[in-house]
Amino acid sequence: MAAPTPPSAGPANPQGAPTQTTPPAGETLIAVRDVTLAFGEKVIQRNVSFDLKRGSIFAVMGGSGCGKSTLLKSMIGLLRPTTGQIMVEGEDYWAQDEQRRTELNHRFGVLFQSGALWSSMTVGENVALPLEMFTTEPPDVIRRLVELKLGFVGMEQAIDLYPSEISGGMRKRAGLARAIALDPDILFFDEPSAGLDPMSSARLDDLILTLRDGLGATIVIVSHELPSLFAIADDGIFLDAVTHTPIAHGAPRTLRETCAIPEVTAFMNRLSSIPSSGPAPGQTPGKTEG
Ligand SMILES: Nc1ncnc2c1ncn2[C@@H]1O[C@H](COP(=O)(O)OP(=O)(O)OP(=O)(O)O)[C@@H](O)[C@H]1O
Repeated sequence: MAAPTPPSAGPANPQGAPTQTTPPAGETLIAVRDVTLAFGEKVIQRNVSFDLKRGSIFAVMGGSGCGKSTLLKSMIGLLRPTTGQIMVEGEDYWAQDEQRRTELNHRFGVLFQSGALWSSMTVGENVALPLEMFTTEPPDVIRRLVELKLGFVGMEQAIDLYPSEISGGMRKRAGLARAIALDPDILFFDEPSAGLDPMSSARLDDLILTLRDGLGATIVIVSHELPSLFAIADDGIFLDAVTHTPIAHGAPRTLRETCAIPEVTAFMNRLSSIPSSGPAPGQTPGKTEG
């Protein structure tokens, strides 16, 4: 687990260097380096740098509209950063040609908020789709793999049902089965718990932990679900919508307990407004400029 923020690393500074707790030890799988994300003239985030360590569960946090999904898109090949690099095991993702990027994409599994299943296809057909598109396995092997993936998420009984015939939580789990169809080693989750009841949400947390602990996946998760983040994430970054920069870096539970930046304190403790002063437990006061 990450160590507490040192007292000297209080507020975000004008240069945009975030408060940083010690990240988990281990090998860097993806290095995000000084990335700026913009739509035309509109800068969403700049100076985004962090290391995604192999085997970690990394949370992308921040208020609505700060750019969490945009950052995720830049990491999965859907949005080219305006500047900066996203290095996948030392390889500059966005400097590669399309063919190489497609190869790298096969290492990524993505679960979008809704599950993003094709409504005209059964659950089984949805999970089979990436296997049919990107492997040469015969139909009987694909069927077996689909059963295995659905079994992993506890959905084997829904293989012949359509998305409209299953609940939101089941659609998420089916989406997860599809995301892991090609055995990716890096999984990206965009608001996986949104709309789920607390038990379904906890069950999804367990699945995410199993993917990490049992299958060795590395996981990036965009979420507002604080109980989930405190339970499963061991590193993360907090994006600020005002300064358009990351203002804190560390495990969500560590940031909750030790971060003195008012915006982060408010978010992590579900406060209705940003505290004007006062330190977080064990910290000197910090003030975020912006
Ligand atoms: N294609 C686009 N063109 C222009 N602006 C965009 C585009 N996509 C997103 N944005 C803007 O980028 C900003 C960040 O959006 P994003 O969806 O990444 O935020 P978020 O932190 O994921 O928000 P939320 O928590 O509400 O889902 C928003 O102001 C949004 O309007």
